[in-house]
Amino acid sequence: MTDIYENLRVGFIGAGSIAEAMITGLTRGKVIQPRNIAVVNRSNHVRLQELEDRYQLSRHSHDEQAILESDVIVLAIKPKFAGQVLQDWGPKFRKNQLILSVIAGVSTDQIEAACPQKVAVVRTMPNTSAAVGRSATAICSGRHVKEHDISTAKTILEAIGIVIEVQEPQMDAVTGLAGSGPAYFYYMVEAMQKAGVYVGLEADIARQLLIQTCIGAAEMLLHTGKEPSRLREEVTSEGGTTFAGLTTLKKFHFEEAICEAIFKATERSQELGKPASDLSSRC
Ligand SMILES: NC(=O)C1=CN([C@@H]2O[C@H](COP(=O)(O)OP(=O)(O)OC[C@H]3O[C@@H](n4cnc5c(N)ncnc54)[C@H](OP(=O)(O)O)[C@@H]3O)[C@@H](O)[C@H]2O)C=CC1
Ligand SMILES: O=C(O)[C@@H]1CCC=N1
Repeated sequence: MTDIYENLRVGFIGAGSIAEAMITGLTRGKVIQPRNIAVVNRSNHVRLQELEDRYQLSRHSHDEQAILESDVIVLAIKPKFAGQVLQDWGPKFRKNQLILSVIAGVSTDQIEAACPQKVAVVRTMPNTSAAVGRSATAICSGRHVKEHDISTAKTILEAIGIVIEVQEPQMDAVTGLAGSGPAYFYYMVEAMQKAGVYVGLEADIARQLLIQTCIGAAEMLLHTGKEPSRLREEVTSEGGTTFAGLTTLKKFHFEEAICEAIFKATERSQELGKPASDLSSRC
């Protein structure tokens, strides 16, 4: 671990929200030395300066050379830029580098195809709870990945939450479920907060109650080991308030709506990964 902290160099191509969440986890958790972190973006120099100041990165952290000398290169750009970035950078990646991609939908095959050298590619799907060290991250391996690459990938990603290994065909489902997942919860909380106001609470009080309700429910799931259905039943008295609320959710096809949302998000992730020849046509 000390060896990794002192010596491992990590370069980010893309300086957006996921890159920053990872830099936060790596520096706060003392996994990687700030001086060993490099980060570049397309054009937003103010953003790079902000990251340099906030995380005490080196003044050379935004040089192309600093990225190319990194042991691990994190691809943290939107899918629509993947084609261009891989075309520009892929030929420069070296055989002993680990490429860690967080790009939704883009497969290890597609990344490998853009790299003439046999680079190790680990595809990952974190979520934005990475910013508070609570990401649910899945990873899968490309064809040149060795055990030590997986171990390095896990060390980096465990700085931002839990890491689960899956097979690559499952990555789109992971994206639809857990990558996008926080947004579904926020949407639910938005709706509940509005409802709280509608039934007579001040927005601020509704918000406080809801945040604690979410934390409490998540902790119950984590610590009791009980199925969510059992925990739901424990809240629900026959003919009581919860029963009235849940019956209404059923009437409005709550379960079908959630299932369809995750299905559509998964399908979208599959679309983002096609066609292999034209990565630049994505949104
Ligand atoms: N946000 C999320 O919840 C999650 C996102 N992801 C995936 O992570 C990836 C990044 O998402 P996110 O951080 O939200 O995106 P952001 O839009 O916040 O950041 C994208 C970054 O990519 C940079 N960029 C664009 N083009 C280039 C280029 N040619 N060379 C170098 N850098 C470039 C941008 O630079 P500039 O500002 O200068 O244009 C920007 O810094 C996406 O593929 C997404 O699918 C995965 C899991 C969760
Ligand atoms: O919405 C998106 O495409 C990205 C991938 C998962 C979360 N955000």
